[in-house]
Amino acid sequence: MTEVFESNVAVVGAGHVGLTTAACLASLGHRVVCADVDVAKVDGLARGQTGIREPGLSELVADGLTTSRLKFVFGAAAAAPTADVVFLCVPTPMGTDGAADLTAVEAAVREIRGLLPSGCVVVNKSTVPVGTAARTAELLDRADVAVASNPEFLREGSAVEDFLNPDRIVIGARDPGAADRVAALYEGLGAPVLRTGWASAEITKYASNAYLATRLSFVNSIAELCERAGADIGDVTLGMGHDRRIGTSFLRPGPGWGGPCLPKDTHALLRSAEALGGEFPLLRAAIDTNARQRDLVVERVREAVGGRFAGVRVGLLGLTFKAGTDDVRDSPALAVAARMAAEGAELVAHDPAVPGPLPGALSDAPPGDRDRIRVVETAYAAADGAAALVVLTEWPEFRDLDWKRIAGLLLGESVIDTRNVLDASVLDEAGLSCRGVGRPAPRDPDLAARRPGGVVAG
Ligand SMILES: NC(=O)C1=CN([C@@H]2O[C@H](COP(=O)(O)OP(=O)(O)OC[C@H]3O[C@@H](n4cnc5c(N)ncnc54)[C@H](O)[C@@H]3O)[C@@H](O)[C@H]2O)C=CC1
Ligand SMILES: O=C(O)[C@H]1O[C@H](OP(=O)(O)OP(=O)(O)OC[C@H]2O[C@@H](n3ccc(=O)[nH]c3=O)[C@H](O)[C@@H]2O)[C@H](O)[C@@H](O)[C@@H]1O
Repeated sequence: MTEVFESNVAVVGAGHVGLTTAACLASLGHRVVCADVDVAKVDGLARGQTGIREPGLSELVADGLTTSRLKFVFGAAAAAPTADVVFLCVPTPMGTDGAADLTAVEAAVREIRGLLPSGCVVVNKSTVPVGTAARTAELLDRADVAVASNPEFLREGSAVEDFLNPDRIVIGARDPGAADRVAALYEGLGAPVLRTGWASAEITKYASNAYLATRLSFVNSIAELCERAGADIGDVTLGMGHDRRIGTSFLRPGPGWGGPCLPKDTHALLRSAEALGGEFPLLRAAIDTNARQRDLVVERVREAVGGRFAGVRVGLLGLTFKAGTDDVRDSPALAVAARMAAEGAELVAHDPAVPGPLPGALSDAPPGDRDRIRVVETAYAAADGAAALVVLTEWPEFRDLDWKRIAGLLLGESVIDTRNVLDASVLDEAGLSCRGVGRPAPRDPDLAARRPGGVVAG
């Protein structure tokens, strides 16, 4: 790493992105004040409690507090007056019409506009639709304060690693001096810095997430075709991934993509396209394919439990939207669970990152069915007395469970592995029938010939 020119940075919002940004910039040598409106969160952070599961984050926060390079304050107004650069990292959830709801961004801008020192740069790091940098400049109404767009591409579960080793840093600005000041913050990382206009930076973020989502819907459709044709998606994606133009990442089929960002960002991009007088039928198809993928999982479970869910106990392994995080926001697992609960299934779920009850977790289910899920401490308790067991998140530890013990606990013999994380031959030996995704059905004549290690990196 090269020598870093120290700046005074304010970060507004201490969530996944804001806290990671604040802790990592402090670790790079900057003086960072991180603000949030959640008093309990600010108090906890000031004592070094991050409240989220991100490898390396607690350590960076602890270091920042010890060196006094990192401080936590209540409210953006307390962070703004001393800042050279202000990062806005507040939520941009999906509004009722599918567009991004910019209430938090606009509230933060209104709160700080009169307090910012002359020469400061306000940076949108939240994922915001094209046109938001222009709107931010209009709201600020300060000729002496610049606006930049610097979207964030980190993933949950590897936020610190991704922030400190980015594939690229995109900085959209009108004023080259402002772009320089933002770029200087990252100098220690040695990552490529791409300078663009406001609109290009904003679209780059949505285009990246929408491309990833579309790629997954494509893979899930190929997986369905593989099942119908008796092919193996692991072999197919391995063959595709060896083409360097395609690459091996982000080709794992599953129960549909989810999480706090891909679903909201795909809808928001669709709305942006429409608001600008265009259309985006490919993206619409990717979103529809994703809803269908969740339905396909429900149908597979229905088939395994004899055609109806009413009064039937189903065990679930995994509730988070992917492995490596404790985040259940817009989790495909919960979407699938809500559909089954709405038809009267009794759900017993285990997730290594979800220790206790999840009030409101099945908000997609009708009000009377939202309590039809019980979270238990072990996979064995989830399997106990269940007609079928469904793996919905790819936690690697599920592979090493005692499958003979599970066979003794389950009422039926069906295990549905929507993530292809289990070893079907181990389950077969335990007397269980393991149904993966995009693979030949169990006991298919092709089974013996399948999977010479054909799993690609995710
Ligand atoms: N979670 C992720 O992996 C990624 C998220 N993003 C984007 O970053 C933005 C933030 O997302 P997350 O960090 O996940 O959200 P989050 O929900 O984890 O955290 C947002 C934080 O902002 C605080 N907040 C809200 N209004 C505020 C205000 N006026 N002043 C100060 N604090 C305020 C909230 O209390 C909360 O702590 C979103 O636009 C999201 O799309 C971008 C890349 C990755
Ligand atoms: O804007 C954001 O918030 C972030 O959204 C995603 O990151 P994240 O939501 O953490 O999750 P991903 O790792 O992208 O996974 C998203 C969903 O796709 C699924 N997935 C992912 C990869 C794969 O091969 N197969 C698959 O089904 C995951 O299980 C999960 O449900 C992007 O990968 C980040 O680059 C981006 O910054």
